[in-house]
Amino acid sequence: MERIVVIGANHAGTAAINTILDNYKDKEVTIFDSNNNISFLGCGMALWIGNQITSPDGLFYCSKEIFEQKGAKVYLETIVYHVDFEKKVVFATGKDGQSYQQPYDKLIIASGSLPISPNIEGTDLANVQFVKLYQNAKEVIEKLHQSMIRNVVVVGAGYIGVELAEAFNRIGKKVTLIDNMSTCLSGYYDREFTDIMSKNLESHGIKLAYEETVTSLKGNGKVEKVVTDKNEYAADMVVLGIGFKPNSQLGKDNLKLFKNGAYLVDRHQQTSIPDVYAIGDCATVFDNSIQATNYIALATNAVRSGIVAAHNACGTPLESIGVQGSNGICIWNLKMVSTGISLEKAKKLGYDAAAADYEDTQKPAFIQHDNYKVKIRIVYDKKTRIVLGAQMCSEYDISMAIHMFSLAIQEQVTIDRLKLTDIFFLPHFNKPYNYFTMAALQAE
Ligand SMILES: Cc1cc2nc3c(=O)[nH]c(=O)nc-3n(C[C@H](O)[C@H](O)[C@H](O)COP(=O)(O)OP(=O)(O)OC[C@H]3O[C@@H](n4cnc5c(N)ncnc54)[C@H](O)[C@@H]3O)c2cc1C
Ligand SMILES: NC(=O)C1=CN([C@@H]2O[C@H](COP(=O)(O)OP(=O)(O)OC[C@H]3O[C@@H](n4cnc5c(N)ncnc54)[C@H](O)[C@@H]3O)[C@@H](O)[C@H]2O)C=CC1
Repeated sequence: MERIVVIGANHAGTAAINTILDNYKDKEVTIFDSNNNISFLGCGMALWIGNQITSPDGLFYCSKEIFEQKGAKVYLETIVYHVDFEKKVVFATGKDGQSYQQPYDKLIIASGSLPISPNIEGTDLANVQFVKLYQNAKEVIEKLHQSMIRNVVVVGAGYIGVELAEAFNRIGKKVTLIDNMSTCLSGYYDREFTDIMSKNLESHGIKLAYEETVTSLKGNGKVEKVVTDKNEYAADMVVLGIGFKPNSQLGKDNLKLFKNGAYLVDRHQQTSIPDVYAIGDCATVFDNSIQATNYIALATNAVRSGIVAAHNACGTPLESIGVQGSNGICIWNLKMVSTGISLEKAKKLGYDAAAADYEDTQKPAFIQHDNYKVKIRIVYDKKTRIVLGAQMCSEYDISMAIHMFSLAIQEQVTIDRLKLTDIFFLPHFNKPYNYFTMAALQAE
């Protein structure tokens, strides 16, 4: 029986494992994960901290028992500390001291990512929190319940930072949100959009401290103050959300790496060594918006890459179709979604890019309920006319609309083709001159 070993059983690993166990009954699957739980949806963390859900129970969608019922051998709280890529053996140690030497025919590495820790004084003080694992969220919540935490400083105004700033504000904390860039969510949207999010955050009482670099965290055992190059902020808790780095410790000396240290994989998720696959946050993706290899840490990418690797490892050739980094966020009622690259990013990358913008209400004026303003931007390459990105925001749930642009980027559609794309009309939903069409028609 062919032996497949999977290292890491969170989103990427779980997708790969389920694909193998559900479709290929003739494989012997062995799973190692250093954590005591699997498939925790980090996206639920802010909802849990902000009391928008009452319990974390629904934030898990798989378990050791499910894998075991399907026939896998599962070792949780067991860390893989070495892989012999020549002899094809995985070495692991359990929390109970048990050692394992597991040979494999095919290896799938799904070791994920680690939160980036800033290289500053004070990160070891109590109440300085990372927010990645279920245990991290639990610890934050326990601390919020137990002690007098009034001032929370969130460092990093990316997706984690903005979501958590809302969550802490919802439970009555005084929140300061710091980023070294001049706006929030700068990796995903242009300023015209991020300004709307900043206004939203400020209108709920969150203090924004952009273009400030944290130089140290001060305190006496517990954190008390965040010092930046411009200011000081009182802090009973500090949350660090300044991005992820790939966790490629196990293969860094043997497998080819991307510039940020992620395992470099091909369209089959295969690494530079045959029979070794890497998936999810520890691996690269093919980014259709820039037509190049990239690193985009998202659960959606993790799941798809897991499915691709599983089929290839089991002998069914399957190529990844690439990704666009499609993403979304909802802060109070403000929904923002984007795919591909922003205009600013496109210009930085050297594209002769332009934006086609439009603003309208979702539905005709005679519809007086649930009829919100929508803002849309389509970014395109002026030379090739190909769509490079799209951004939308509204209080209306426009989230599903971004998928059309995701597909457009995947298929390298030009902005001119979008001008005449068939878009249905019904006043309950939209307008006959739909804002997609109208935005595309603005293209130079
Ligand atoms: C707060 C938060 C909110 C998020 N919200 C969203 C969202 O809304 N949408 C979205 O798409 N993405 C979101 N993400 C990102 C998403 O969670 C990650 O992209 C996703 O977890 C990647 O999955 P993964 O399985 O590749 O890696 P990971 O989740 O990092 O899992 C890696 C696994 O490998 C195990 N492991 C690592 N090394 C070893 C070893 N040596 N031995 C044994 N086991 C090992 C770890 O224990 C872990 O279980 C969010 C992340 C956070 C933190
Ligand atoms: N809604 C969603 O889809 C969510 C997705 N995620 C994903 O999880 C991953 C990690 O999320 P984040 O940590 O929020 O990363 P991120 O990349 O979204 O944001 C990091 C932020 O930190 C800032 N930053 C970097 N270094 C800094 C420093 N030294 N001081 C101050 N600010 C600094 C950056 O300017 C950026 O705004 C991302 O890939 C993200 O897309 C996370 C939460 C929700």
